Amino acid sequence: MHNHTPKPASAHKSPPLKGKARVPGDKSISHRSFMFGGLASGETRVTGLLEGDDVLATGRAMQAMGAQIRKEGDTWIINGTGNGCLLEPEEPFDFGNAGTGARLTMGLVGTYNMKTTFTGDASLSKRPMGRVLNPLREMGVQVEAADGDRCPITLHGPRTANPISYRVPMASAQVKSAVLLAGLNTPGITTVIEPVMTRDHTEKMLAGFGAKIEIEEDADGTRHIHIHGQGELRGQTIEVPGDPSSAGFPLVAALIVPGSDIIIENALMNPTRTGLITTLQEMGGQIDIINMRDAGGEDVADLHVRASNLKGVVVPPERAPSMIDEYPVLAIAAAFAEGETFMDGLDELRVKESDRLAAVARGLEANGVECHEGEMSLTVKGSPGGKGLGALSAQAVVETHLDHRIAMAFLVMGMASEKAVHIDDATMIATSFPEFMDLMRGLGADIQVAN
Ligand SMILES: O=C(O)C1=C[C@@H](OP(=O)(O)O)[C@@H](O)[C@H](O)C1
Ligand SMILES: C=C(OP(=O)(O)O)C(=O)O
Repeated sequence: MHNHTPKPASAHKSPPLKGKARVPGDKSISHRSFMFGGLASGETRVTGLLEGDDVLATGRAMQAMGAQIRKEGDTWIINGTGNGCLLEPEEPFDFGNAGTGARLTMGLVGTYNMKTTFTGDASLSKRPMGRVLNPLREMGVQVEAADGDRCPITLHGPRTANPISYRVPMASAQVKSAVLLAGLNTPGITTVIEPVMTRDHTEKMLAGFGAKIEIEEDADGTRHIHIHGQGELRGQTIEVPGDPSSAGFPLVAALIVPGSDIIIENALMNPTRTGLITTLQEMGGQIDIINMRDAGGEDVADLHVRASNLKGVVVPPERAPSMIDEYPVLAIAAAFAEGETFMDGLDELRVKESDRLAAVARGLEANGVECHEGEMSLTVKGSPGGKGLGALSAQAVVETHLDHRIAMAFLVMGMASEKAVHIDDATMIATSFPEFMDLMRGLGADIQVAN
């Protein structure tokens, strides 16, 4: 996968999108299902797991540390080691393209008195890991890392880790989670202070597995999360809801392709993940949230989406954590809206699989969209109906920089723009949404991938 041959792809103006689609399982919950199931004692059964490359890499890492994982029919069955009982892996971990897998596993294993090495692809090797390594160092972990705390990274855990109280300096569920997971194998209470709430899957799922975890919230919304170390975790039954970040692609496609009318089934509606829906509704998007129900402690719903005349909005910076992975596809919606859309508070976009702020701005420019890339903001001027949009020349190919969300967002753009949109590589889509092409074509999208 690391030296893969790129597969260029193009999307063309498509007929109205129609029908029902079920997006694959949530990536965040799927990673955590393998991790916590692999750690807990007894059996964990998981249905709806995302079988994307990122999540499968996490499964292999847990197997390398003693977890038993197998699949029977649609159910993944995991027999974990028991908390505190992970084994030293014989080989370096290869996390491929996955920031979540690498960072959460660093936390999970860092406090074990053993040696672990983390590697990944060219994208992962550029991403900052100091944000996770710094709290681990405070807990007693010794780190060997390439310049600037990038992968490959080797961790040497202490004999006994030191519980800390750590204030997360940026809005990051990965950093919060890494420290909480490190606390699982640390005596006493480890505390994470989270000034801005991010996705809360780690807290919710750890409580479900029987960890002793307490959360206090200050008047200003700052959360203090306390995890009691060295407790027992017990296997669970998990039903993974559909990924709202993946749902964003058919959702925006149906809003911008004229005449579309689709239903997206089983999307996770956890309030820490619904910022895109809120924003698109403010833009005038016709999105009805139907059949809201509880699935294993999480809200899920179906989304009825109809093509809409969108208008530009100001997206407040405090909304960023609840839609952090959705800005690329929101920028595409903005390209079809009347007027300007201003998105702010986007500094974290610079350290994703690519510098997403720059990648989106370059891709929009290559396809005739007027936009302005600020230090941590993006302004997009829309062209209702997609008039004049699409590849400006035969050379206008969107560079995806090993980033699945850039690839999918620009394919969505091509479904509604006047001219086709071309991307340089569709391979990375398999990290989070292997069914993307089939699902979109099933709704009527005209996408072509080079052989
Ligand atoms: O905890 C998680 O599962 C994730 C947290 C977010 O990353 P950050 O913590 O870096 O914001 C998000 O972008 C990523 O796709 C998944
Ligand atoms: C940022 C993402 O994932 P990760 O950090 O796990 O690579 C994403 O899926 O958009």
